[in-house]
Amino acid sequence: MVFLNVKKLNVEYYTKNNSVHAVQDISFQLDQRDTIGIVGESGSGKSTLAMAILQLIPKNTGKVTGKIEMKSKRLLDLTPSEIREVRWVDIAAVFQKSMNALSPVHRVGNQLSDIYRLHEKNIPHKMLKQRIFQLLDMVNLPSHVYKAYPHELSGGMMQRVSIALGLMHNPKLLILDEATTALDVVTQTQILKELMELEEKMGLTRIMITHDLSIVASSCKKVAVMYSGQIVESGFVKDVLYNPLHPYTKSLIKSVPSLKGENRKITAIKGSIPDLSKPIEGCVFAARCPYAKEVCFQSAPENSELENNRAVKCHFVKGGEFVWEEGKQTIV
Ligand SMILES: Nc1ncnc2c1ncn2[C@@H]1O[C@H](COP(=O)(O)OP(=O)(O)OP(=O)(O)O)[C@@H](O)[C@H]1O
Repeated sequence: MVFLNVKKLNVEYYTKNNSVHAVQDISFQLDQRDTIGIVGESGSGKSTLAMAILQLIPKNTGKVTGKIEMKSKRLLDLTPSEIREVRWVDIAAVFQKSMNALSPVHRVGNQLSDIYRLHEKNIPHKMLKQRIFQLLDMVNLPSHVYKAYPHELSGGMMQRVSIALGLMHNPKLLILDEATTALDVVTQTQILKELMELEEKMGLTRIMITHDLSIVASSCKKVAVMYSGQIVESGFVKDVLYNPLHPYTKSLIKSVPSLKGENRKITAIKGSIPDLSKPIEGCVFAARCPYAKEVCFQSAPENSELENNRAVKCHFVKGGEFVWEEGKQTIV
């Protein structure tokens, strides 16, 4: 059964003189316990997508249209108080700066308790204390963290506190937006490993927003590659990241050290993301694409659905292959 169904989602931010179309016609589905990485360059709309799912885009900042369904709940139709109920309890998020959200002058345990009470006011003090210790233990933090002040903890410990906060009310969906980016690789790997173990136990579904392909390769089952507000390629990690079809996915992979560990040249993607306040006629990646032909500037490609839940938005992807130039040519 489909757990999360995002259909034709659009987000437009209002700016002084025009609007920025940050998320354009995005559709994807997740089953329960799925893990999906949303990757793409800065400005591709990853965080906007997360904010839209969390209903965190204020009405005076932008317009969100389309459908976001979680089980039978239509999230975009909920009232503000219903949305507050959904957040933390159904969907929780951990952001890169979550670790800065705690007050520096109050002990960690007291702050976690106060936040817990926002959703479960009447929990007896003793039970609440037990729950906070249990949460600290779940994210591998020692019990003395309860009495510590935020400045006494390392970055990794603080990010573990943020994850504990996210898991507080046993959410079904956890969204991590660059949540481990600021940490060193060793701490990051440890936290991801622990998170995957917790997911297994709790039956969690995870959306991982990151610009780091190696995080997705090591911790997600599925991936969606975003460019200029659109998902240009999506599918299982083993297909998309190890056998990319879209030229943008290929360029993105070539711009980072090899995921397979082999020695190869790293190539930066020339040019920059287009101005999202102006409509784009053809393919969003055409201006930077090394394979672009006239058709790419004239019409937007269809989203071709391939085998294995894979979809690619490129004029040259036909029948599961990248076919370019005369005859049949596959460029990997
Ligand atoms: N509040 C806002 N008002 C206007 N435009 C915005 C607002 N927030 C984001 N944008 C624009 O929307 C587009 C997508 O931004 P978003 O932050 O979602 O991208 P991102 O892929 O998450 O980037 P990053 O990795 O840098 O966080 C960008 O062009 C950005 O400038």
